[in-house]
Amino acid sequence: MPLMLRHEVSHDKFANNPESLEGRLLFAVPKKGRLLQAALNILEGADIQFKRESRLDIALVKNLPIALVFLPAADIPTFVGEGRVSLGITGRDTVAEHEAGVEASRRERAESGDTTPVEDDGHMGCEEVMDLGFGACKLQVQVPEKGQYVKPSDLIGKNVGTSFVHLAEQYFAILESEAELAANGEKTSKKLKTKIIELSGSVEAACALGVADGIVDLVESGETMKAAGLKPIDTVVSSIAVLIKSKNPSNLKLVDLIASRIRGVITAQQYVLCQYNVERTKLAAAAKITPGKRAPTINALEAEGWVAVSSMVEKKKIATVMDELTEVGATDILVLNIANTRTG
Ligand SMILES: Nc1ncnc2c1ncn2[C@@H]1O[C@H](COP(=O)(O)OP(=O)(O)OP(=O)(O)O)[C@@H](O)[C@H]1O
Ligand SMILES: O=P(O)(O)OC[C@H]1O[C@H](OP(=O)(O)OP(=O)(O)O)[C@H](O)[C@@H]1O
Repeated sequence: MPLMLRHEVSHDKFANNPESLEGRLLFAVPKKGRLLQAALNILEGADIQFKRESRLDIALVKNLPIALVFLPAADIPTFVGEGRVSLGITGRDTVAEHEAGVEASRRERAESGDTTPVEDDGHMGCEEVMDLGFGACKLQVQVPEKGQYVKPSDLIGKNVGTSFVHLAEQYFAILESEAELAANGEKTSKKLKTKIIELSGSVEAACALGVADGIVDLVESGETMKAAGLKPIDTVVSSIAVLIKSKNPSNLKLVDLIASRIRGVITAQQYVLCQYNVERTKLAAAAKITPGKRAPTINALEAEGWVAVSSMVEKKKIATVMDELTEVGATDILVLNIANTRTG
């Protein structure tokens, strides 16, 4: 059965020709927001060629049997977790939120006496394939800087605003259970005392406007929370963009091929190639500084007693590495960008 998306049904060429998706692996990409551009860069680096027509949520890939599906980042774990889409790029936070939601509804079902097997809710689950090295942020508990709340347990029984309701519920359930255990030696109440208020955006405004006593929201630079007069008191989840796959992808070989290409692009983005000359007597010290991914490549130089070394170095460490190489006597140090890689 071909996947039917909103735009597809209403007014595009796939509505007349849904077979065009047949045999294609579906790959979900954030349709907007902070992860979109970096995700597109990765697809380009992996030579996944497509043309996204305006208002279309699906783009056929020209050079591989893949169709890209553009979806809100927060919905991608649902599509992948239910196996509707084989691969996806999204934030680890959205995966954690989705999994927490599945867990909560399974628990509710079990508590209501429903004995149907848990997996009968259609959620097979998503597997994280790799971290993509962008979109780093933290889901944090934030409270007014000059308020009465200083630690997370101060918010028990209070109002907490968030877009991540399931993670927030899970977080406060653990906090409440720990507090009860500490006070009574046992956990007595099942119901969450803390009121989790679902907000879809601008969560940082909730405290100032009296809707919430604290919030659970994403933080990157911290500028938004600072400007809103809030301070972090705990981290619920640390997030980064990830490639996820369904437990039952439509074409495992193609999934592995795409994962391998993407891994190559990520490595190329994170590493540079460092080349230098060094006297053989100082090679051991220099090689310690640039051990490479497996080992440095060493070539003899025409100059007696000298060798040329080339080695992959993490981009963020290159300045320090160059300083240290100079200190041990390396010369002619060159640093080259890597266009793409396929490493072990
Ligand atoms: N300030 C941030 N810095 C870095 N990454 C972020 C930040 N905010 C969000 N993200 C990451 O990007 C993902 C998508 O967030 P983004 O706000 O771009 O989504 P969106 O689809 O535009 O949703 P919304 O319309 O709710 O803002 C988040 O789940 C998180 O992983
Ligand atoms: O720590 P910072 O770098 O300041 O980033 C944090 C802000 O970014 C996100 O919001 P976004 O801009 O996506 O808008 P939203 O509040 O409407 O979700 C998040 O919800 C914070 O508000």
